[in-house]
Amino acid sequence: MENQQGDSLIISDQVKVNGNLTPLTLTTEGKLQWTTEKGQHSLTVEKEVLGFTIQGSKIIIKAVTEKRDGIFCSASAGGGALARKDFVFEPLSDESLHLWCQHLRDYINSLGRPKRLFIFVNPFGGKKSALKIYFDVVKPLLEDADVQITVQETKYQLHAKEVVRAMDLTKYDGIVCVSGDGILVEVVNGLLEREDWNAAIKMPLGTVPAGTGNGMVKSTLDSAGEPCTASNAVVAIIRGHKCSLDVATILQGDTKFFSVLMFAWGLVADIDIESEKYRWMGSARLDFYGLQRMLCLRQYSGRISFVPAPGFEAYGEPTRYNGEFTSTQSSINPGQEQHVKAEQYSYQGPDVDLTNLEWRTINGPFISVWLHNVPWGGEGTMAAPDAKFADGNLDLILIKDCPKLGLLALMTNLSDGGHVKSPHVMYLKVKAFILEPGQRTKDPTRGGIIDIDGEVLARGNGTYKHDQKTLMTYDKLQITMDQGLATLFCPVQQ
Ligand SMILES: Nc1ncnc2c1ncn2[C@@H]1O[C@H](COP(=O)(O)OP(=O)(O)OP(=O)(O)O)[C@@H](O)[C@H]1O
Repeated sequence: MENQQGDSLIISDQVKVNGNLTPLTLTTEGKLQWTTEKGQHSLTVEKEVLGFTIQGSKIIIKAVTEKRDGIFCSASAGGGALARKDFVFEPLSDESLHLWCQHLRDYINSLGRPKRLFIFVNPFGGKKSALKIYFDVVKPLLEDADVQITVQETKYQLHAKEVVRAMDLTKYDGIVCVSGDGILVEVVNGLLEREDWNAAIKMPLGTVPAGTGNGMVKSTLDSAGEPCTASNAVVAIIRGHKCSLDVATILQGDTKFFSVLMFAWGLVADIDIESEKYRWMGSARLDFYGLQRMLCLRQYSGRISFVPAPGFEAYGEPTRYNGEFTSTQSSINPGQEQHVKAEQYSYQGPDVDLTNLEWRTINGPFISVWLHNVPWGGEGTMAAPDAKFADGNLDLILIKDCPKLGLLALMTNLSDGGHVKSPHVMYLKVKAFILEPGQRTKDPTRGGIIDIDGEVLARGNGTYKHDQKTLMTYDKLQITMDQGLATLFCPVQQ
């Protein structure tokens, strides 16, 4: 049997809607269609239906619709913020009710959606609103979709990483972070520090924006033309589409860190980290302190080396590989054996012979060195407009020299990615990267800050909070890429 559009029907029957009889159909394309006095209606199950419940003789379809200027419209077109909406149908017999439930359940089950999610909520991220977002938005949507939830509030820094390292991953179909990018990065590092990292890192990951920096979720939603709202992020997770994500390994001696978002040294790192002293200003702190930094502009001596992606070979001068080899064995004290053994089985970074690649180099001074894995660094910062999730490259945004006014204009273009067109910016893609960070040119007693995914990776002498311990030292480090190693929930199949 077919409907008027020629789609085959799974089930078609008379039901009551608001007490009126109407034919209700479910097609093999997943369209649920009915008519009321207001005209023809339809829901695309894949995009708009989260689940359903039964109340007496009624089926309540739990759906989402787009809310634009306070008006509800179909969510299948895309582009608007999503809101929950129920649709009530009353089949005319128990047999019909039973058949409808069976067909709807079978159709939803065929979509491969996650059924069990582990959720981190960071009550301290951003405006400290993650718990409210969880209870107001995340939980109701996941309950509508009949997803089993296990929730863990993060209690301290690196708590999420600790939990992920020890978690039984067979119990979950995905890990969700109601937080900023910081918790997502902890989760990635936790997965890669496991002995079973190879399988563990395939666990689909999602974020619901609740931090200061929500660059990853902004990047995934924006790639599908969707706004960066908590409800859109949760619905994307419920729909269960996935995409691959490059993972960068930062290596210095025996110390490793895995990054999925960005790496900064110079202007961007200084603004990001030093503006923390103005945290009370909210996100305005970045603009306020950014202006201050541009007026008293710093330049840093140093050197970068990189393997350009195809098409970007003209940047810099040829050089030989001068980086760090991945550590395998180092001297082990007897007491350290257990720890080292576990470390040896964890992910060691991509297996590439860096010595045989065509390296290029650029000498300082530099104003800003910024590497990006995905387009958005935060909800208002399109740092790398050409960045792709899984191309095996990092986008390098480099400023060596620039007049202050030019820099101001350039920073105001960050919201739409226009800054990369400036003649003062070099914008290229690299496959591997080495940073040799130096001192400020006008004050060689002071170094800079190395920022990884919004956290301090290393601090030079005389920098903001330079007495605080950091994972790495302010010295040479290397970055290599593993193409598509991690998996993200994303709004559309990629
Ligand atoms: N209970 C807690 N108390 C203090 N810090 C925490 C807690 N839970 C997690 N953290 C830390 O909070 C940091 C920020 O996490 P999150 O990803 O939510 O937000 P962000 O946008 O990256 O950062 P922020 O909003 O702090 O600028 C992470 O480094 C994490 O380790």
